[in-house]
Amino acid sequence: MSPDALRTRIKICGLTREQDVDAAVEAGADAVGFVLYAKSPRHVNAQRAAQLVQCLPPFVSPVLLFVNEPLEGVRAACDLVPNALLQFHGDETPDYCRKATGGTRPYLRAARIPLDAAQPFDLLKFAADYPEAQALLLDAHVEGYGGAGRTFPWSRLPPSASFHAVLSGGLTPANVADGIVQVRPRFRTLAVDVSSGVEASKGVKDAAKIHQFVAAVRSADERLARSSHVQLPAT
Ligand SMILES: O=C(O)c1ccccc1N[C@@H]1O[C@H](COP(=O)(O)O)[C@@H](O)[C@H]1O
Repeated sequence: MSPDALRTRIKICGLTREQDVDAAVEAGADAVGFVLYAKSPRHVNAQRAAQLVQCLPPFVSPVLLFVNEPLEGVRAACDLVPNALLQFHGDETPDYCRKATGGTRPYLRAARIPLDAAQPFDLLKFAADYPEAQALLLDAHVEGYGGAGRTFPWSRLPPSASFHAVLSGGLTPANVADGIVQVRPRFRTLAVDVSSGVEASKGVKDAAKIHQFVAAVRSADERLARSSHVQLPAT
């Protein structure tokens, strides 16, 4: 299988309203995220997330995002949204992730890449520390943990890695195609995740921006698929 022929999966995160969930689904998102972090301007509690999940059709995955949540909070949220994929976006240790997921529920672990190139960060070592993670979510290291609309230098990523990755951090309809073209070849597969870049204001999504974002992802997929076709010499 050529990873260049794959369709990039898309997560729209930080949803707080039914109409935004509907807009993400109509645009073709594969996953929608709910921020269960009380300090976020996009915070929803687990009950509200469970209500919003009712809008989803089959094959669109709900993702519950946590930042340093006590284990009981994660477990209680999982009881309310049993089909959720979990996203740990704080300082969660491998042992915490194992306990929070019972070692079986799939999860994404956010790797927060320093913006300052002088600050070391070993993504391959980070990945080795979280062998059970379904994918690493690559985000900029920002104050407040995430959702800041900041990109990190994609050049900081290793040239080759064997795990699945989700590119995030400051993606927009204008830059996501370049991100995919630059970053996808380095990973086993690549998905993308966006919050700020498709908002009208914090916690309120803009349906037109969501559609533009999805269209930009599809254009990158087409570019990669075209470039992976073998050129036969003219006879
Ligand atoms: O959205 C938030 O408020 C948030 C708070 C704490 C941790 C993560 C958060 N969001 C996630 O951050 C990345 C990047 O978001 P953005 O596109 O740069 O706004 C993404 O995974 C969000 O889901």
